Amino acid sequence: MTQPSTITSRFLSHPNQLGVVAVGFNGGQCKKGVEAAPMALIESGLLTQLSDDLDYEVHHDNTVHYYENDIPTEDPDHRGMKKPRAVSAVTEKLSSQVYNYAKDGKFVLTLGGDHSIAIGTVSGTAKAIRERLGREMAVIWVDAHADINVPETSDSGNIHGMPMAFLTRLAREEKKDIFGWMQDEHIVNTQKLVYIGLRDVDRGEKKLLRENGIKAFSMHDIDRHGIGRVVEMALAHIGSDTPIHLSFDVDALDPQWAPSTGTPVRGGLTLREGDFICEAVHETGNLIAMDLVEVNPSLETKGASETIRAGCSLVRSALGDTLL
Ligand SMILES: NC(=[NH2+])NCCC[C@H](N)C(=O)O
Ligand SMILES: [Mn+2]
Ligand SMILES: [Mn+2]
Repeated sequence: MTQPSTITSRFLSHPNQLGVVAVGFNGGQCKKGVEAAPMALIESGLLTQLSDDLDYEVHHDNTVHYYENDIPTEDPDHRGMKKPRAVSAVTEKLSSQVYNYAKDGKFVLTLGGDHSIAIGTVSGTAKAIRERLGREMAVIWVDAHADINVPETSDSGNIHGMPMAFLTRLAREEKKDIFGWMQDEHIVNTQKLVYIGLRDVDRGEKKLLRENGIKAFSMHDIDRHGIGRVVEMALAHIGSDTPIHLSFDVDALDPQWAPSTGTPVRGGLTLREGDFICEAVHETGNLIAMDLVEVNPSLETKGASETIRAGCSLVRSALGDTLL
């Protein structure tokens, strides 16, 4: 029934080739279970759907990466950050995995894992796009949270609440083994970042968003304008000639649709609104990568299969399913 997507991708040399990275990492927050998401998503048939129904050529090493050998045994807190060396080591490795797919002009799909892994995914695509096209890419961050705490503004110390701070250099760390690997080529311009779905933003984060003029559409904006208009405004901010990395935290969805996640917040997107964002971004022809993160099948286990199903739907939508 499903036809392969006819949207041409302006910034991919192989629009039908998909590089998939499965990241079983949970060290950016404190709840176990999020490392099991990639396996659960794959077992529910996601990759088969992408190849059989949507006609993508899926490149995957058939491995969920847990990065056991990269995770240091000694990892004391630093500037209040929990497990800083583990997150740094894993994201450094992930960054080059993502880069290797993106430099060939493949679409990169990363299945997390907690949202700290975006330090790896976004830095990897940003570097590849700079090298391949000499351009800065944009990031659309769909989330209940802004994940832009600097270590000093974070109440939790969980690095999954900080990835955008390191990716924009609002937070910086010189230590080689704590994100010291990040170079200029890995960085995202604050003017090329857009949020959709925010509803639980920390005090310090609000200040950072305001002071840096970062574009953000909250649930309030979606209630006021409707999802169609909000996505239109988000895309207009980015401009039609910019490659897009979509980082989708499943907690952007209302817990009714995605209960199994570490930091659920009520009053979120419906599954249709989430799918619509993904479809509309796909339709631009500018999407070059997507992350799906924070699915935790061991929380609210009665809703786990529902959450996994929602996650699969978001990914399929971003890859051109559900468009006629
Ligand atoms: N990726 C996420 N679910 N992040 C939640 C972050 C929550 C809170 N703002 C913190 O910094 O700890
Ligand atoms: Mn979130
Ligand atoms: Mn997040």
